[in-house]
Amino acid sequence: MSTTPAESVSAQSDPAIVVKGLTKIYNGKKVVNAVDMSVPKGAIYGFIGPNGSGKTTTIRMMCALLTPDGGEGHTLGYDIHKDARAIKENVGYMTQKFSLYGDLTIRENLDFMARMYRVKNRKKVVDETLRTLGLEGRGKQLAGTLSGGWKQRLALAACMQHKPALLLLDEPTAGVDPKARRDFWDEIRQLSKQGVTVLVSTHYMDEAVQCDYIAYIAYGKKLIDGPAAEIPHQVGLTTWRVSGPDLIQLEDELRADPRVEQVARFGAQLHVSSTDSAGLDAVVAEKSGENDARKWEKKEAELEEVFIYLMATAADNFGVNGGPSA
Ligand SMILES: Nc1ncnc2c1ncn2[C@@H]1O[C@H](COP(=O)(O)OP(=O)(O)OP(=O)(O)O)[C@@H](O)[C@H]1O
Repeated sequence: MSTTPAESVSAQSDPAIVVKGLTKIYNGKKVVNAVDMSVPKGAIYGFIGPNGSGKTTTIRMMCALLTPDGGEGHTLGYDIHKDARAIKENVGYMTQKFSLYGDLTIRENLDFMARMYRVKNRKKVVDETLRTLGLEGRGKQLAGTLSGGWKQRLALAACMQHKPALLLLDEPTAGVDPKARRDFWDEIRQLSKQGVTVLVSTHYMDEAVQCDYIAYIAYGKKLIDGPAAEIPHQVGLTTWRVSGPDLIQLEDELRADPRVEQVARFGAQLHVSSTDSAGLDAVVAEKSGENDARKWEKKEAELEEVFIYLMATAADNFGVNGGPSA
């Protein structure tokens, strides 16, 4: 028998999503490979990983749009194998490409989505959505004529009309400019404050650092997860920050040194990182002896450096030789 949401909600500590051993096989290849994940209620949970690593496939299994080939789980207390319909009705799902119809008006799009989610009092709800978006006078405008940022805001508002407790956002701001991305995230924070759980896949560092929890997936396998503040420690990256003269030349030298895994520029500083802590300390000892005018400072790696490291160390996961998941 499937679990009812009432049973699930009665235990406040129950996660919004919990999956175990989630697996999807395409053409004999495990594109999602035994993924365990637990998304706490009310959290903003960031799902990061290179292109083709399995994020979309995982999200689609969590919202019951795809049937897993292995594993089990519950979303909002509903069984992902048995309760597909209930999950679809109670979750808001936004895909990475603008998912509405460019040749329908803004109002028609909102109305269509409200119908899909079986919203009651549709006209009233659509009017309210238009008002909240500040688009009251523009209901008859074709959605395709909106800017990228506005399209994403419209798509988000459309999938919130049935007031879901859980939002699944698959790269919702891909290709959207940084200002529009910040506005979009302000809305996500507002929704989170209202108690909505948000699972969001992203390629952007400025989005990853806004998340309360992070999971990192590569070649279909979840490699790391936990509270965002604990991720740097899990990765074990040591970072030195250096400022001062001749940073361009120093950057080239550091990049050529095998003991250094990453050099990233943050304003007038270089952040130099490696999982080989002793090796990196030795490099710094050599370099700081050469030029006293530079200031070197050892700091625990932060999520920014770790994000760059993770995304750089796994190349795109597409292709026939797509890594160790088969
Ligand atoms: N319907 C399908 N049939 C066959 N292979 C598929 C199908 N859907 C996805 N794949 C493959 O599964 C792997 C994971 O794809 P998925 O879209 O889940 O990755 P992703 O991390 O979301 O990537 P991106 O960030 O580019 O969207 C890829 O190698 C992809 O080519």
